[in-house]
Amino acid sequence: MEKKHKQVVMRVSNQASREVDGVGDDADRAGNKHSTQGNNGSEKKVIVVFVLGGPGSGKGTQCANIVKNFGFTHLSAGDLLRAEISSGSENGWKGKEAINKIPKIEFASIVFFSTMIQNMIKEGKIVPSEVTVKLLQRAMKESGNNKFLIDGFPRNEENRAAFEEVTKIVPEFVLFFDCPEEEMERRLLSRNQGRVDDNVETIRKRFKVFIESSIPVIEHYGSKGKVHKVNAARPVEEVFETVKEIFSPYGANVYLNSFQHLNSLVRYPHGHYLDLRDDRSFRVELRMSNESMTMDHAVVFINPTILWPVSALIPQTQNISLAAAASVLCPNFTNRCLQTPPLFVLF
Ligand SMILES: Nc1ncnc2c1ncn2[C@@H]1O[C@H](COP(=O)(O)OP(=O)(O)O)[C@@H](O)[C@H]1O
Ligand SMILES: O=c1ccn([C@@H]2O[C@H](COP(=O)(O)OP(=O)(O)O)[C@@H](O)[C@H]2O)c(=O)[nH]1
Repeated sequence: MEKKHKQVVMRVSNQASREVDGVGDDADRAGNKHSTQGNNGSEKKVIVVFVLGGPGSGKGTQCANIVKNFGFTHLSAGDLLRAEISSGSENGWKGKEAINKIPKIEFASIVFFSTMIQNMIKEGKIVPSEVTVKLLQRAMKESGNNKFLIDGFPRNEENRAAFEEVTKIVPEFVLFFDCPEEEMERRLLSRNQGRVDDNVETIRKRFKVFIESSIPVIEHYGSKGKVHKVNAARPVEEVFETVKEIFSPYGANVYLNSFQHLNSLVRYPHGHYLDLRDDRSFRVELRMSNESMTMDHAVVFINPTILWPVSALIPQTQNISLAAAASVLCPNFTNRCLQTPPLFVLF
């Protein structure tokens, strides 16, 4: 769990903050009133996919794959809550000097909220919507992206109504991972992420809450024809094959065999993959298909005349995927490449 948790915290603190303004878009298929500013000043539709399924059905695992392949930002409501608990306890344990700087009432509420969230998670209970919706809204704003996977939320009807009411966002669809309890229990007991709720007693409570409170949410969206049910009781790769088909209309990445192909993509931009800033510059995201590469999430400014230093850093045999999305700055790279003004910007 630690790993997932840290990822979310990094996203929140490092990514460029661009407002997700509530500007209307009546033509929006999902009826969303939200949009976000594109690089060329154009409004982009906000796409939200709710990823639901019982505890241990593989939501987080599949979301990580979707992020890599389709440029969505993954927001796990559970991870955001756990991050909130640890930021609360950090505030609480930084020592007297730090405590004194926080106004008393604020300090009491920080401690109160983190303790309350922690207790609810330990009991497998659903945290009040005001807390979760606020955390999700903040993370969406800070991500700078317009495509979100909201994992493990909404967990009940109250969550669902509050999210739609506060954000005015209606999900594009719901991805529902269907898995038998015995399989989910087996997975959770070997998840090994040190979570306070991955013990038999709490797991059983979470199953009960899922059936009583979360299934009605899935049924609600099912009645609107918005649910994609996926058999999650299969190996990760097989599940992802099904997931890929569902996401294919939402910006499948282009896989290139060699960096040279980037030139032709830049000259003949495809709407999904290259985001036109003006007649000279483009913004795209570059990700290595190999997870271990440090280039993942690097922001790179490239002038075609200095393309070679960048291509030299990318093994020609690697597949490279492109998707329009925001990412995290990689200062060494930018300093080096910015010696010449960028003709286009490669994320
Ligand atoms: N299809 C699968 N088959 C076997 N194990 C899986 C599968 N998907 C995920 N897991 C494992 O099960 C555990 C729970 O998965 P996770 O993605 O954290 O579930 P969730 O986010 O739904 O609680 C993790 O240890 C993960 O590695
Ligand atoms: O929207 C949410 C998401 C999570 N939780 C709490 O966080 C726990 C863990 O949720 P997560 O989605 O991280 O894990 P899962 O149970 O799906 O593996 C839940 O049991 C709830 O107590 C919550 O209250 N509201």
